Amino acid sequence: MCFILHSAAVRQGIVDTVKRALGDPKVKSVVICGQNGIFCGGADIKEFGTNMSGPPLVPMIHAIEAANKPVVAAIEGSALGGGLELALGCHYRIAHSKARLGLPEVSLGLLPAAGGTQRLPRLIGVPAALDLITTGRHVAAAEALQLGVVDRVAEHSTVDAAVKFALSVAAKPLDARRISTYPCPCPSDFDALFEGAMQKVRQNARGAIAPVACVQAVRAAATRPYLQGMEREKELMATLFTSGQARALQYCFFAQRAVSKWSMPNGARWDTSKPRPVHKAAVIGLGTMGRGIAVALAQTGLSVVAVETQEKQLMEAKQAVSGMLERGAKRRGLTPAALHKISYSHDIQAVADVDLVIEAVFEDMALKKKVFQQLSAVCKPGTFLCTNTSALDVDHLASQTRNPELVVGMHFFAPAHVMKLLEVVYGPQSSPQAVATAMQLGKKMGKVGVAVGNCRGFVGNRMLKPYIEQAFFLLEEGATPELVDRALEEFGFPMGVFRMSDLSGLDVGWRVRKGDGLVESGLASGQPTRLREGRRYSPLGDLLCEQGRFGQKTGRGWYQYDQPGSRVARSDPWFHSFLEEYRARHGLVARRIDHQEVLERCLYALINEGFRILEDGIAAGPEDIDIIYVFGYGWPRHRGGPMFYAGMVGLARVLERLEHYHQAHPDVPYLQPCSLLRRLVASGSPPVHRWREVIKKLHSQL
Ligand SMILES: CC/C=C/CC(=O)SCCNC(=O)CCNC(=O)[C@H](O)C(C)(C)COP(=O)(O)OP(=O)(O)OC[C@H]1O[C@@H](n2cnc3c(N)ncnc32)[C@H](O)[C@@H]1OP(=O)(O)O
Repeated sequence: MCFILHSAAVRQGIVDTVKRALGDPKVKSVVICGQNGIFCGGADIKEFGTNMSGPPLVPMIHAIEAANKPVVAAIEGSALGGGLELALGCHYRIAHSKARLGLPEVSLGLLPAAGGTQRLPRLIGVPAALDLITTGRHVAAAEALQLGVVDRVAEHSTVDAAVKFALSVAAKPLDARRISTYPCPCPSDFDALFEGAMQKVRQNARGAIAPVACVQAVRAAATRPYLQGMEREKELMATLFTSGQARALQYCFFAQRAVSKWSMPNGARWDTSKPRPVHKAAVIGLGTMGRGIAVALAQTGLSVVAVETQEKQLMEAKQAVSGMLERGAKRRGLTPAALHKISYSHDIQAVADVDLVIEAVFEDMALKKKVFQQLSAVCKPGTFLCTNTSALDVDHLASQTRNPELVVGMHFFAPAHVMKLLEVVYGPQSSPQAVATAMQLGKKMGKVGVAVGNCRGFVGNRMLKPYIEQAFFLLEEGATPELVDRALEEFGFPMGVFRMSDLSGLDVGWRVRKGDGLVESGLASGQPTRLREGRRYSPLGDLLCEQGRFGQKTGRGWYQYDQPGSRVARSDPWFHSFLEEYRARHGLVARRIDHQEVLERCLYALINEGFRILEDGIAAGPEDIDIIYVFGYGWPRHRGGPMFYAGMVGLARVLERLEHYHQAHPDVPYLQPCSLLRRLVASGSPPVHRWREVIKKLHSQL
């Protein structure tokens, strides 16, 4: 019997075939396997929102477990979610050594509700089951064997091994093989265990409800008889199944896959653009970003040339990169083979024969221009030239080279060997092959690549600007960094805007604002103005920087720290009196600001810019923006990303609140609702997956 995902037809197939096999006296035992080397990836997620037809999973698994002939699961490829629950209903499990098993329902906002929360703890004990169910992590066959999830691991044909095994156990009694009849092994420190698990889950979940429900369900397995535990599992699942969080998480699952199917406004697409193989790559500039990129490249198995012109920096970088590779290999239980993949040089000529270069020098246009001119002269014909700029004009850099079609942005996020997001930035001259190659390389590096157009800040940083601006204005109007951060952290961000600013360094934005001519000199002594070119401007960040308050690295920023480099932010009385004086100097009267206003002002301003980005064609669709925010900016996944969230709040509501705030702050253009948002509301606020139609119509009319 073979199946991929258990849709209605597949479930019906299993029920019918197992029934036939059990009723046939010639059949002594049964082996369940999958098709095309995959046991089962679980339920079809697309079925969830629909009227689910076909036989339900729970009675089907019960019937298999109750069978009077041995049923063996032959697990190849994946046994995930309902697929693993089905295998747990079988009397024996044999997995191929390359198979992966797991209960990833929690990542879809659900719990394993086909008996997974009740059988797994009975089989492998409460602590291990809690780990697998609350994290949703997939385990390799070797770990599954060690945990006791599977009985055997096969190196060659799993089906052959399972058939042989099934015949060998045909006459054996099955009572001891039905997991639902096992007592749940109860640890002596039962209460402490569950309290600890709940605390850990609440801390990591940032407001997600599914992990909490998973702990509650496993607790039921440990405290109630099987059938009562199943009732509890069902009850908890009922709450999760229709929740907005489950919708958001399932949207993220598909959005993550949708962004790999990129398209450009000129019609170039992922499926018609062939990437060129990259065997050897180079990184130019070994500061923090360059080092992380070199590590990520080497870990893919590529040969890497790492160039840093300053001798001292080169020596330091060499040590740091080796350390990162060694630690990475140790964590994965491997030898650091990638160490030998990197060669270092202080001479840019060393990149002459590479297939692709990633420039990661200091964020300065003049410097980057010079590097691109050099690269264009030094590299062999056809080498792709990529820049890791976070905001600078990729087209302008391309224009410095002989072949602008080979230039794209590859915007990594710090630390580059850890963070999953990669913005691949194309300009009007970038060739589809350059985009395809950068996207493919990103995938090889384990990144989630999103192809975006070229504009100041691209997608992520462009949307961050109005968000940060609102946070500054809120301080002027009466809020504190603590209040703003608390509201955003309760929403689900790992860090609020001010704690994040202290971590990344206030000087970063200061340098950008200076470059844009926004910072007035001698602020501390004079009366800084709060308008730039007719727009409201807050000089608060500039004032702190003038005093050397750059955040964690100087021990002072929006908060205070025990010492420079320390990470624990403490409220700073100095800042509070500074803020009061500032308000008094500007005749600003502090008013009470609540969490709702913080969220509406910061998030709707960010979302509004997201609509502008869609209108400008910088992002192909809302999924691209959402994946950028979930993977690069800490947007809570269970809220689906900013554009999905706007849909959940209701586009009409977002529009109404933006109109309200723009009326109150007419000198803040970011609060002026963008025309795409108005148009979507006028078209009846279609669901997020239908926005592209409205955007396409808008573009065709321009
Ligand atoms: C009420 C009953 C509840 C039951 C509980 C469950 O079973 S919930 C579902 C639990 N299962 C999962 O969460 C598995 C999700 N899938 C994966 O982890 C991976 O897709 C995979 C199975 C490991 C395969 O990975 P691979 O990298 O090889 O492929 P893709 O991820 O790119 O997927 C290929 C296409 O298949 C689509 N898809 C995958 N899984 C599902 C699914 N469970 N339901 C619906 N569709 C699924 C995926 O979207 C890809 O589609 P494209 O159109 O090609 O983009």
